[in-house]
Amino acid sequence: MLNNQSVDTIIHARWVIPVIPHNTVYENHSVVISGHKILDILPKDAALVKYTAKEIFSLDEHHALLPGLINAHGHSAMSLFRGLADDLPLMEWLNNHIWPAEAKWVDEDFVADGTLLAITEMIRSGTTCYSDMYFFPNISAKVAAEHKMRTQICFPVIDFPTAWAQNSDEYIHKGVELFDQYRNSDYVNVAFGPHAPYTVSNDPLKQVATLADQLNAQIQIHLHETAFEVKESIEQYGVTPIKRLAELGLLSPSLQCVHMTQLSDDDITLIAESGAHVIHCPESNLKLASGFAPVDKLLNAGVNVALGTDGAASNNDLDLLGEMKTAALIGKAVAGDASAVSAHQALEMATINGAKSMGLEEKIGSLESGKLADIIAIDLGQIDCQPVYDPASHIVYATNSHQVTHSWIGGDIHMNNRQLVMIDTLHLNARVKQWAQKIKDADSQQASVTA
Ligand SMILES: CSC[C@H]1O[C@@H](n2cnc3c(O)ncnc32)[C@H](O)[C@@H]1O
Ligand SMILES: [Zn+2]
Repeated sequence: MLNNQSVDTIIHARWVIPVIPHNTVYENHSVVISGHKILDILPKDAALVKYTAKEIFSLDEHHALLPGLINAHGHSAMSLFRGLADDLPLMEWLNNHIWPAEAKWVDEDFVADGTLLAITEMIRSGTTCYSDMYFFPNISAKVAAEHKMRTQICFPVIDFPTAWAQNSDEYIHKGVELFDQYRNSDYVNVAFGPHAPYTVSNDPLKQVATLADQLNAQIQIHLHETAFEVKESIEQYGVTPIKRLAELGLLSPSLQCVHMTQLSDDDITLIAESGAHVIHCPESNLKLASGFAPVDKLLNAGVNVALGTDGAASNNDLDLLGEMKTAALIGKAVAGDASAVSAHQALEMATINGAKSMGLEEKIGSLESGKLADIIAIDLGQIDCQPVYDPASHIVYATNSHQVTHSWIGGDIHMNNRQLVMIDTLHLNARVKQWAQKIKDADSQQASVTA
């Protein structure tokens, strides 16, 4: 038909899972992209009549389209430490392995290469927006922006000196500078990242609360990760970590509480009333034997629960599809109820709830006209996931990351039929191998000195 509207991209798909409206699946629909945004979602027949596109993707036999996944907690550059120290509890892992390794290796180059390695893995497994908390956040922000990857960069605040900053004043000062630098960025949102209640003392925590409020910035913190953390806080401060944060003025809808195992009913009420968000990282919690977040209770209390992988050194991958399945399965086991944490709830945790936790729900987290075109396609045509009665259930329970075929961020294609468009993976792989060799050689030298 003549006079139809010209747009940039049309994706025809067998199924479209928009996440909002809840529990909805459209069959044989098309998503229309104009500029950076979704212009329309409509039946394929109508799309063919109404629009002409510069580029058309025909995924209408056996692909599902859904909003790009949002990884609400991680430490990207730690991908270079994947598998360095496994099968240990949190404090032994941190004190005896990870913090010494970070003191030795973490510099600008390490963060640049590790961050790109993480971004590569995330794109290949369907993530289009991720949260990062690490040293040299100026470098991780730059790498993400250069590769047009959407990110929340939580700049670190911690009481001990590192190669990035000497003391909490310097961590905060450098972080606020970064916040200013990316104030108008399309891709990078800068947030405060006080590490944990056991590594940040009261004064810097109060400063974080005041400044984040003034700047209208988000705050992310590891919280109630283990029983040991809660016990130590009661001994030292007379209250649980979450109550201490409440007393210091941090508990608000801007707070993202990562982990949240060991919660009493009082703690849950406190979180729900404050509007703070919980970032659930089930695989890291399982691997470090940290404990179980009561996800079903939190959701029933009205708390927004998003999903994160944590770093690749404690997971050991950044695969949010797998994390959804783990969250759904463990959520049922913890609640003792097979209906707890349904497939659709897990999908919401990995999409719209992640967007809400970052204050980005007007922009991303669902496929809706007017939102940014952050979209992924998953191939459900393979024999090992037949038959398909409910594609949402399949995506959570019966797919793996290799079935993610396409990815768009702000309308730009990042992965086309599993080919990465923005990243030179051959060059990256060579850099990663060099890091691994250096780290391994230093480890074996150390071992021979100790022997
Ligand atoms: C201040 S930068 C981030 C800091 O956090 C460390 N880290 C990684 N995973 C965890 C975790 O599960 N709990 C607490 N701290 C963690 C990381 O190694 C960096 O030092
Ligand atoms: Zn973490």
